[in-house]
Amino acid sequence: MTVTVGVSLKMYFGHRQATEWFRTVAERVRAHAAVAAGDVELFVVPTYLQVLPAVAAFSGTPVRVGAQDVAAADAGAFTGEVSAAELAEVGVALAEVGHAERRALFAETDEITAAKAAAALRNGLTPVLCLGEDRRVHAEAAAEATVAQLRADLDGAPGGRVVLAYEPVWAIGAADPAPAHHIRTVAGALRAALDDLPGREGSSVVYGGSAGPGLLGSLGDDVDGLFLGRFAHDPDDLVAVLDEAAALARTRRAA
Ligand SMILES: O=C[C@H](O)COP(=O)(O)O
Repeated sequence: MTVTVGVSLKMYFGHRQATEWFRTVAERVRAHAAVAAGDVELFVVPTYLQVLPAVAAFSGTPVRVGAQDVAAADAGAFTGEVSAAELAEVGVALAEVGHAERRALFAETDEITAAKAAAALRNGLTPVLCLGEDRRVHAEAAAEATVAQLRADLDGAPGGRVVLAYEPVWAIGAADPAPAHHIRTVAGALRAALDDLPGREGSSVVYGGSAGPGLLGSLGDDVDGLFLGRFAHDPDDLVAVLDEAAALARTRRAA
């Protein structure tokens, strides 16, 4: 199975810096055999205003561009919102929903997240559904809470592939990721729950939360990839993760 690597730029970069990062990453990715062969899938999630330059910079590469949010409605009087239909029209392929920052800072509930995931799917976008426990608890309790969140956040959504990003809130913006055993336990439970849901064939479970080079190799078969934040700001670090993803894809193919 393809190993997935995603990068959210959140609101860290200004326009010029983001455009320069797209140019550098596009150049590095064109020379990356595993990305070119489709063994490793890369997606990039910039701010809304950076979406069009990202689509232009990655055109002709397999890199897909996502949005950091999406409206629950498809059209109408919703000042400040951007619809999934318009995102799809300009070449966006994925929409992030339910990120911990949206939930905590913008009061987005599971109900709102489910409406946004549904909007993405009905317009042909792949939701990158972010899930994770708020406080550090033992892995089994985290798995239980996160699986409940998964069921609530896809309630009523049309069928289609989703990327589940397991992001324990306490590991986001931290110095280190969650311990490997913790990630593997929760990701394994999410995978089992996902496999039970109808219409989710081809879906992936990735880990995010202070992820960077050196992590993927310790997670074995329990995750399908990583969702990176700060530790992809340096393109060299991103390429190091892509190399590790390529090694994982090779191991999986050989197994
Ligand atoms: O969307 C990405 C995650 O929230 C991870 O961010 P971080 O790696 O900077 O902690």
